[in-house]
Amino acid sequence: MIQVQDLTKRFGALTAVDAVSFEVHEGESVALWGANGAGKTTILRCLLGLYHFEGFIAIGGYDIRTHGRQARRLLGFVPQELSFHANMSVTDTLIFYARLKKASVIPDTLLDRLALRPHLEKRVGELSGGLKQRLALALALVGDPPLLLLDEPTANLDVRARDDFMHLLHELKAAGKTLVYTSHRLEEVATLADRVLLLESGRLVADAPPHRLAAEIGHELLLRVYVAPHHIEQAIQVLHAKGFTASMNSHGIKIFVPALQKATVLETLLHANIDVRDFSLEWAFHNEQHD
Ligand SMILES: Nc1ncnc2c1ncn2[C@@H]1O[C@H](COP(=O)(O)OP(=O)(O)OP(=O)(O)O)[C@@H](O)[C@H]1O
Repeated sequence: MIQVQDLTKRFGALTAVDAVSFEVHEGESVALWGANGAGKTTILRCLLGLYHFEGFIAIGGYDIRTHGRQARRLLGFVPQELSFHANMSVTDTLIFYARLKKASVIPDTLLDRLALRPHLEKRVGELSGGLKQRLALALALVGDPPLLLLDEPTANLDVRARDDFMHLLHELKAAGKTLVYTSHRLEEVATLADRVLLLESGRLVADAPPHRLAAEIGHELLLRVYVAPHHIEQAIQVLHAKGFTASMNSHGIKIFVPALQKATVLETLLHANIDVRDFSLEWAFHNEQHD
């Protein structure tokens, strides 16, 4: 479905993507993974045909330089945040996209599945974050393209909306869609991806199924835990008492853990009667350890 050979993208002196090659097969779900600035979004933008680049990209066998229109017809794109006209209604937005993609109808089943029907008359600007992202997914699915590209699609969602959205992606995968997405969240990578492309400073350093990747770099996980404000100090104390390095920053409590000990952290907090409201796991990149 996607062939990328020796893809290089420079911004002036900066090489944002450096001789990256990979393939994505039909029905596969592939996560682009890496620290901030690793080049994930730039790769997606190259696939979308938004940048000039060195190297070769084909989608569905179409070289995107010479057959861009045919290639783009095969894909839908879900951005991190929908930046569509806030004053337009959901219906008008859907109709606009359908015209743009020369698709005649928005299937009723799609509106039902994405639970958008009760919101059709609302203005896009009135929608909650979760609904906006579902609308973004609906727009990407207009014309029923076999390939979806998603850029951090759950980054701005709360836990519930994130779970809902991930559920939809699992359904799309089960229905045979090819998914290529960027995500910072380890659980999204581990549960949805068949393969993970790990990027570091624009270079592809690993291309493996998530379980193998986790084993390879398992000693370097960053766990972020979110508890009620009045529990923060106690949480850090009990974690220190158990020998964990835990610290607080604006993103919650940060704990660097060996992969196999992540459950111990949560159990420790549970035994201390501290409610864990949410947690996330990330690969711990060296440049993130001091933020
Ligand atoms: N339009 C641009 N002009 C100049 N430099 C850019 C541009 N877009 C990206 N970059 C740089 O290219 C590098 C890769 O950026 P990119 O957005 O692809 O990273 P990323 O892995 O998607 O990171 P993030 O998770 O923060 O979105 C970064 O150093 C970034 O500053």
